[in-house]
Amino acid sequence: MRTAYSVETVRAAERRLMEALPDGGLMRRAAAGLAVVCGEALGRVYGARVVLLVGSGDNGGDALHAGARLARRGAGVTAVLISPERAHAAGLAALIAAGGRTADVSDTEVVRRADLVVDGITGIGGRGGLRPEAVPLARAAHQGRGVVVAVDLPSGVDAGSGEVAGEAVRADVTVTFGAYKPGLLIDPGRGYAGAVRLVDIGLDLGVGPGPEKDRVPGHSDHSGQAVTAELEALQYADVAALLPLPAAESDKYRRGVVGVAAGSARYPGAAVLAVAGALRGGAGAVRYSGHSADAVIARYPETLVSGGRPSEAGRVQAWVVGPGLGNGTEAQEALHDVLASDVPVLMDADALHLADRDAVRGRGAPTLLTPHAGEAASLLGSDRAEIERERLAAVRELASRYGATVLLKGSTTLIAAPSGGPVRVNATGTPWLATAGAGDVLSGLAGSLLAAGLDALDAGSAGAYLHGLAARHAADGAPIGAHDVADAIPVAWRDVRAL
Ligand SMILES: NC(=O)C1=CN([C@@H]2O[C@H](COP(=O)(O)OP(=O)(O)OC[C@H]3O[C@@H](n4cnc5c(N)ncnc54)[C@H](O)[C@@H]3O)[C@@H](O)[C@H]2O)[C@@H](O)CC1
Ligand SMILES: [K+]
Repeated sequence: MRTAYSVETVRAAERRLMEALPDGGLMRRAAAGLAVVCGEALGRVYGARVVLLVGSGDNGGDALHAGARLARRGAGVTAVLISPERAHAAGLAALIAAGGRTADVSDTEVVRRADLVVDGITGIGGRGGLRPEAVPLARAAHQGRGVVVAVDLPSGVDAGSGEVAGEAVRADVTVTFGAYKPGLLIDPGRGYAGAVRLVDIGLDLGVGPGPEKDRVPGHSDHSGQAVTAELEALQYADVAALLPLPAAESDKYRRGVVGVAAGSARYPGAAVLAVAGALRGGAGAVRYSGHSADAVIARYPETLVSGGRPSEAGRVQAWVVGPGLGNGTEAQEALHDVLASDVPVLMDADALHLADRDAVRGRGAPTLLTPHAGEAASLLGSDRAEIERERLAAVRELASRYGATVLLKGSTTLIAAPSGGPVRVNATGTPWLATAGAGDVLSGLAGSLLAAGLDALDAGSAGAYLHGLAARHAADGAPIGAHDVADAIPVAWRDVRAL
């Protein structure tokens, strides 16, 4: 499990550690780790041209101290000071003592010519995007020939949310200290960070180093307060541990039956794709209820189909409702039946348009909503661009308003539980996944995991992980259709289990 902590949590841990260390000790640790990564990025430090973009806080201090280390190893180091009078004094003194020099903020040419640009404009203290005087430097770093290494996070990216207001530094590598910050794992910020390297500076966030301990939210820090991660990103081993496996005594009913209420005369394909996902998600059988039974059975003869209402379809352990359902009376009746059931329900697409908030909130069994940004915007009464900018806040707000687990689809998919706690982030997706019907496959897949017994947060996050990985396997650099994603789910499953 990869975890990210809020800026407040990181700052509190830094304060505790700083009290135990000599003055400036923590920054020296950070700078030493940063210099090592810079050296690796350069290959040969001696004779390299290094430019530091230095803001007015400790982020600039890290850059200056690392620059001093590189200068002592023979690099030619130039610091572009954005506010010379407010530059970190000890860091600047160390750089000058090591033979470094300074340049004016207008000198974009020196940035363009550098072999390595170190972005120390702002870190976790940055607010409101890059200031105008820093924008030409960020552009020059991007257009220039050198490798761009961001200190702690790319300047212009909001550490807590990943929001980018205006422009931000585009890094090849980000060296982050002590803990991942949410903005490094959530788009759009994630897209600016490049490869993220975590440098251990000895921060104690109140959680143990092992993945098992990381899993348990609400550990105590030394002040006795609970420390909860903001974000969790499942890794291969975490997903492998969640995947339901049949035991010797399993029969199809014990493995779980997933019901799919989807499709309509107009959109039979959505039903076929949801069933395609459901068949590969770990449930022992798929029951289909709706008006696309012929299309479903033609493609997947193993499906148990019925043309009546979901309440007449027979027992299931979870329902998937919505893809291609339409919005007529029959769609409303199907949704009503499913929501009235006492099993977990995954709602997607048309079910989200038809959803009545009180009906969802009033359910006794868990509900998982799977909107994309546009659907999330209509559920929240905001606009799509706002959701895209503030994905973390949006997914939390939706989960709390609907009393449901919410999976917000996107290039980084986020999954939030109604009870709060860490939000799961999934980054296995690929731009090739932006194809019609891919969401229908995900709804079937995650619904099948629900039927197999995973809770809504695990079903959503393991489903998103497998779905993204399946798309990568299927695409392999070429366009794909949603049915290709469904067909590749077993490959992703084997990949996760390292079979
Ligand atoms: N606190 C610590 O002990 C440690 C902090 N470290 C570094 O310190 C950073 C945090 O330092 P600070 O709290 O000084 O904050 P930052 O250096 O991130 O930025 C704050 C400074 O930038 C200015 N600023 C804010 N928004 C800006 C914007 N949009 N454009 C330009 N300037 C802006 C502020 O006026 C302030 O002077 C971390 O990200 C990390 O790099 C590391 O050295 C590790 C140890
Ligand atoms: K930075």
